Amino acid sequence: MSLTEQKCTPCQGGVEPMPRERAEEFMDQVPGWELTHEATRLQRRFKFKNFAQANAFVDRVGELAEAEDHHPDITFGYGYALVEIWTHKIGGLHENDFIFAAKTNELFEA
Ligand SMILES: C[C@H](O)[C@H](O)[C@H]1CNC2=NC(N)=NC(=O)C2=N1
Repeated sequence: MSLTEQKCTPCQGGVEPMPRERAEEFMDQVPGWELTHEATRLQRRFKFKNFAQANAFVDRVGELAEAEDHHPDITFGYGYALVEIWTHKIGGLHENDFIFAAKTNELFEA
């Protein structure tokens, strides 16, 4: 099943973060994203024509975050939005983060 067909599942903690090797296997399903912070986070910088378009994208990512109950950190400004996602409860990556990244890509492409 593709990542975009799945839903972020509640993570109560108590599971190990995904090892780098497993995270790297997911990377071709989330084009444009990169691993940062020793492969404990995902990030992508999205480019826009202006501030309003970046702002509108951030709003849609926010709605996705509420729908999935999985929330990225976002920094945005004129012509860009930097989206970072990881699973705070485990201090690293979970499959949820890849689901969220894949869905964010879909929003960008829509
Ligand atoms: C119960 C619920 O799943 C948690 O509080 C969620 C909310 N959103 C979250 N978002 C992110 N990015 N990481 C988390 O660990 C997290 N926890």
